[in-house]
Formats: sequence, structure tokens, C-alpha cells
Amino acid sequence: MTRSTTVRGDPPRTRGTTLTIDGISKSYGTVHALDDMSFTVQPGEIFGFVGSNGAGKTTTMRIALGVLAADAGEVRIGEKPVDLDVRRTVGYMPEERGLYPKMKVGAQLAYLAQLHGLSRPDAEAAVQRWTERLGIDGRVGDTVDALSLGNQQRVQLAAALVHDPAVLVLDEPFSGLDPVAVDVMSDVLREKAADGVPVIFSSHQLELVERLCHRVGIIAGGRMRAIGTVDELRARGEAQLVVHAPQAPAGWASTVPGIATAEQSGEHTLLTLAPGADDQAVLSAALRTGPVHEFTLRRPSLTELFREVVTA
Ligand SMILES: Nc1ncnc2c1ncn2[C@@H]1O[C@H](COP(=O)(O)OP(=O)(O)OP(=O)(O)O)[C@@H](O)[C@H]1O
Repeated sequence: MTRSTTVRGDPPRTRGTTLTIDGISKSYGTVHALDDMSFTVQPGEIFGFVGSNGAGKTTTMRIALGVLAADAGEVRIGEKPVDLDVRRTVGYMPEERGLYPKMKVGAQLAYLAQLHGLSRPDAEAAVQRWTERLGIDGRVGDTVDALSLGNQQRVQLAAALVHDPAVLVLDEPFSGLDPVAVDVMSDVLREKAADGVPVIFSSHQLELVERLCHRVGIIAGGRMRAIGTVDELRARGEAQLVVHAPQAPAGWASTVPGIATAEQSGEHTLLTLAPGADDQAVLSAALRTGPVHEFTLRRPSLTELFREVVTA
């Protein structure tokens, strides 16, 4: 798979388990962090979880892993509610990270793999495989605190992967990574998804989310505000048209039906269409002014949608 490959569209149809978040609510004292949060992550699906600071992403992920109890609702992996046994099948990367700084990388990863039930030889083989895959095999004899933050993050991802988890829950796995490490992390998530693992990760890097995820959930104030594939979300946003009609007089678009706003700048006009507007009628109107060199339908980016959703 090439690095620029996008995996948007339908997730691969492989056998695997489903992560279900079903009506979760959570308050910390008087702070209502989550309010009836529900969504599923299908086998083989990469689900991007986005929202402003304090929106409730980390709280959702902690509850999904079972390290934090919900006030209401349930999390299931497959058909089973998350208990201690089910928790062992999840690979989790916590936002605050969770490595022992003074322990050597290799020993620490082997220890974590054994905690998840692997035999010592299997744990050591998994450590070798994942440290090589993540480009940190030369650092297994170093203590974690001797590594750069980005390399510590690679170790943290290895820790989430060494026990061959059935579900991956990653809290801001890309923050602070250099572009090469972003590519390595992206490729690993794609590979795990291709194996049928449901993958959920939170991020503020929306271009990355747009490129990598099959589906995206935008949360604000502890509620899911929009969910769908990136194309579905973009189709819900306001459509804009860029028209390059060099002979069009000022105000040419003001009498065309279905146009909500028109901004003319030199020979170009940026039009916002009202819902259900007929873009072909706009094209005919533009052609009546003379030649049309560009007529482009533009959907909002995920970043623009995000701003729209969280400020609504
Ligand atoms: N232990 C806690 N005690 C009290 N309030 C908390 C605690 N943890 C989180 N909160 C509050 O719950 C809300 C949701 O926080 P959460 O950490 O889940 O958001 P987030 O979307 O992960 O944010 P960020 O993008 O900044 O990591 C916030 O208002 C936060 O201040």
C-alpha cells in the first residue's frame, strides 16, 4: 500500500468484532462531560473522533476501555459488555501516556504483553516484530525517558499492539509526531483495520482524519453532533460554486434563483447555493453573460464542517 493511499469508503469486509457505545452519559460533579453518546465502530473500520478541547473524547475512550465507569449506558465489544477479560482484548493508547520512564523499552513491552496473557517467548517475538515495524528496534535497551517524545509515542503504540488486540482505542496517537512517524502510524492503523480490527482514534489533525478514516464523528459539549463518512458529511454542508465568467457584469448572479449569497471578486464569483438549488440553471445564467472558463462545485472541507458544527 502506498503512503498516500486513502481508505475512505466502505471498510473491508472481514471477520472481526464491533465496538458499540450505547447511550453513554457521564458527569464529573457538576460537569456534564457526556450526554447520551452512541455510535458503533465496525470490524475493519477506522473511525475518527474529533471535537474541541473538553468535548468529551477522552472520557468516551476511557469508558470504552472500562477504566472509567459511565453513569448510564453501556459499552460492548462484540456482544459482551466490557469487563476485565474483554478489556484485555483492547489495545489502548492513553492521552496522558502510560509508560514507566525508568524501565527499558524492550523489557517494558514484553512485560505489558505478558500482562495481557502472552507467554514469554510469544511476548518477546511480538516485541521484536513491533519494534522493528515501528522503527524503534535499535532502542529496546534504552530506558523510555532517554527517548525523544516522538519515539516514546512509537513505544506507546507498540504497547497498544503487542498483545494483538481485537479492538484499538487510541487517544491522540498522532500528536507531536514527525511526518515520517505519521506515515508509519497511519500504515499500521490501515493494516490493523485490514485485518478486521475496529480502530477508533481521536485527533485535532483534521486533514489526517479526512485522509485516513472510513467514518468520522464530530462531538461538541459531550454529544455526537455529526457522524458519517467524510463524503456524507461534506454533502450535508452548504455547496459553493466558483464561476469564472470574465464578461459577467457586476451583480449578474443577483437575479438567478437558488443563490443564497454571491461574492464577486474581479472575473470570479463565489456563489453559495440554497438547498435544492439547480446548479445547471446557474450555469445557463453564467453562459448568458459570455464565456465561462470555470464552473466548479465545491464542498466544505472537514475543517470547515467542524467549525460549522462546533459553533452551531
Ligand atoms: N477527572 C475529571 N474531573 C473533572 N472534570 C473532568 C475530568 N476529566 C474530564 N473532565 C471534564 O470533562 C469534560 C470532557 O473532557 P475530556 O477530557 O473527555 O475532553 P476531550 O474531548 O478529550 O478534550 P481534549 O481535546 O482537550 O483532550 C471537560 O469539561 C473536562 O474539563
